[in-house]
Amino acid sequence: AGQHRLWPEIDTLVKQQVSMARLGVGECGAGWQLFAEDGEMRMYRREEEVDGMVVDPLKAVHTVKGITGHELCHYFFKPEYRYDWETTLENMQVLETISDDTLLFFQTHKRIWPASQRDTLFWSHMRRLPNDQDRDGPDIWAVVNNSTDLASYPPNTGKCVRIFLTVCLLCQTRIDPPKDGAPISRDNITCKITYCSVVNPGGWAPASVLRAVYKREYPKFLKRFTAFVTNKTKDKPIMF
Ligand SMILES: CCCCCc1ccc(-c2ccc(S(=O)(=O)CCO)cc2)cc1/C=C\c1ccccn1
Repeated sequence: AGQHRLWPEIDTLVKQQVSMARLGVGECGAGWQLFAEDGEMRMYRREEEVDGMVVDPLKAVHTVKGITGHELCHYFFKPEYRYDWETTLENMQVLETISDDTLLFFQTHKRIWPASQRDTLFWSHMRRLPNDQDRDGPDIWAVVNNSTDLASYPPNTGKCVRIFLTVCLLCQTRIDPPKDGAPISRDNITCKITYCSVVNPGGWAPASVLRAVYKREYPKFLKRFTAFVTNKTKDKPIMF
């Protein structure tokens, strides 16, 4: 996988995003405000603007029983499942299969009134990471999505405004083996999820609209996505 033109950028960004995601909310800079809570899910955002546009970084943490980090990243990364959980998706194309763990996506999202419709062009990379803190602890899996350019898909030429995003889904599986030495079942596994995203909406969109969209859509997205994976995996062998 070393030879692809994007490889250096991917490798650098994945390492940077993973180390950021592993920091607790308290550690990675002040100013995180809790804006949504639902059971184990906590969603934080920082209010930031770039050139007068809202680019609020978002950080969500969640704990889900019965699925592994590998499973969560698998269903997040693979294109064939995306329409099942990404409700704001209008169209998705895989423009390039860079390698078996790296894809190039072009997506148009449904228009959110009163802003104009958005599209996004990003590479997506899935990776298992050694758990350097806890040697015999379970591995960590991550998917990083990052906007990129492609000469054949110039931004803002059609009906959509191009958005620019960096997203990191980081998952760590905890296994509590049964006392009686029985084989590990889904009752013995828990997945700790950290989802970080920074979205630059591209063209202008009212700050109030953007913040309302994120406040409404992100909790919905994480709940729907984790419920989808739980349902998809419940009768399947555990993918560690
Ligand atoms: C005026 C509205 C501008 C914002 C529109 C928008 C921007 C970005 C994105 C988005 C969010 C997550 C990803 S991903 O994590 O990579 C998964 C693959 O699809 C990619 C794109 C969506 C949406 C539109 C709605 C919206 C906003 C949050 C959450 C969910 N939907």
